[in-house]
Amino acid sequence: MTEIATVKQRFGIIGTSELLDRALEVALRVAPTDLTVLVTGESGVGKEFFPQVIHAYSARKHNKYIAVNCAAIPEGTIDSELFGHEKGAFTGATEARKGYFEEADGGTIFLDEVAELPHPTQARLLRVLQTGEFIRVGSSKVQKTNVRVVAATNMNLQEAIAQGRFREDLFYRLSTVPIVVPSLRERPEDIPLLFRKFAADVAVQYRMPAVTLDEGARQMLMHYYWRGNIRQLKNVAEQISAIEQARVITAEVLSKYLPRQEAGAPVAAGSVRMDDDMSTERELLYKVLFDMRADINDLKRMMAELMQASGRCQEPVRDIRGLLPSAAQSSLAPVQPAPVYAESEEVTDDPPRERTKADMQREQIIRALRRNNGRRREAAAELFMSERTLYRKIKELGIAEN
Ligand SMILES: Nc1ncnc2c1ncn2[C@@H]1O[C@H](COP(=O)(O)OP(=O)(O)OP(=O)(O)O)[C@@H](O)[C@H]1O
Repeated sequence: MTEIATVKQRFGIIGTSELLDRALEVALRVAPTDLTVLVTGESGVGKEFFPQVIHAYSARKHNKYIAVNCAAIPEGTIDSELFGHEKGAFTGATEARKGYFEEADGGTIFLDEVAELPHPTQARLLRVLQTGEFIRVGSSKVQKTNVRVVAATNMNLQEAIAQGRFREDLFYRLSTVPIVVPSLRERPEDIPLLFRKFAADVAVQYRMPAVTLDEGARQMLMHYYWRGNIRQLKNVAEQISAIEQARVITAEVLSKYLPRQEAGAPVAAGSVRMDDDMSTERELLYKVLFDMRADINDLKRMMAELMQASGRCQEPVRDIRGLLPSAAQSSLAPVQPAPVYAESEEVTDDPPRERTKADMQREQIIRALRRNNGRRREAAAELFMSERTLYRKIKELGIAEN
């Protein structure tokens, strides 16, 4: 097996295209050095694999790897998160705290969405990249750290520089080695492979047979624009797996899941990760459907087991809700999951529509956070929303995290 094939297997990277291989090869070649790497590419192309590969194949692999989503940290706290603070540095700083650059001494920091860094933080970052020096917020003591930085962005940094939003000197310092991750359009041969992988993952997770594509659907999938790249493809594969009863998908069925494209123009795709509330709500509905399906399968299995155990196959089990996990209980009353929300919105006795949706969102977010031990990044990915949207929702819905 080639080294690239080993990397793909180890990290679960799917694809055989030359452009992907080339990008991975650069990552492998640069890994043993301490050079700063800038990973660029459209949203959803899989940039996050690259810093992980670089760290794993470097001499720093036994030291810390810290991934920071610069867009998810509020502007007011980002300096303190990255560089630490002294006790009393600001209101609420009851204790001194190490920042990620101190924590990751000897290791690697991945700065995702680096274009989102505010100007003062850009200056601090430039300093640590040039000299290894940093100062905790509220301190005057210069400290040293030895951290390798890999940064990523889906923004056009040249544009950001032209608009005065990003420092040019920082751009050059960051992009010592640039890695460009190809869009899905540039590697159509990988599309069916990726679809198959995501459909198989859903099948395992929700205990159902995997969906497959007929030739027409396969062609349609390969010629689609995929504005949201692999994230969008994954999303579509999951939606189809959850919603469609038939396991062989035709082009006609598939087209329902692919937002219309105007000739030649990249259009806003409906199932891409989006930050507007409408899409978030729809994604949450899909998620509810998934959970219900899994719950119903559990329910069926438990009923069969109960009947077998009691030996009274004729007698229906009257109320087994108490035996079910809470997720299953909530989906037990509406046995037909899909129309439940639509119907309940029409019934005047039910809580008002907005409240029902907010409750549902709340529950989904809490579940996702729980499933991911409070890790927002993973929870956000599971909920098909950006970390920033999740952060906003947590605040809006008053969800307490611990
Ligand atoms: N080659 C691949 N094989 C399997 N899964 C992939 C591959 N590339 C990306 N993915 C999956 O697609 C999703 C999006 O990838 P990722 O978060 O790395 O995108 P990104 O380029 O960092 O996007 P953004 O710029 O929006 O943060 C993730 O769930 C990731 O696991």
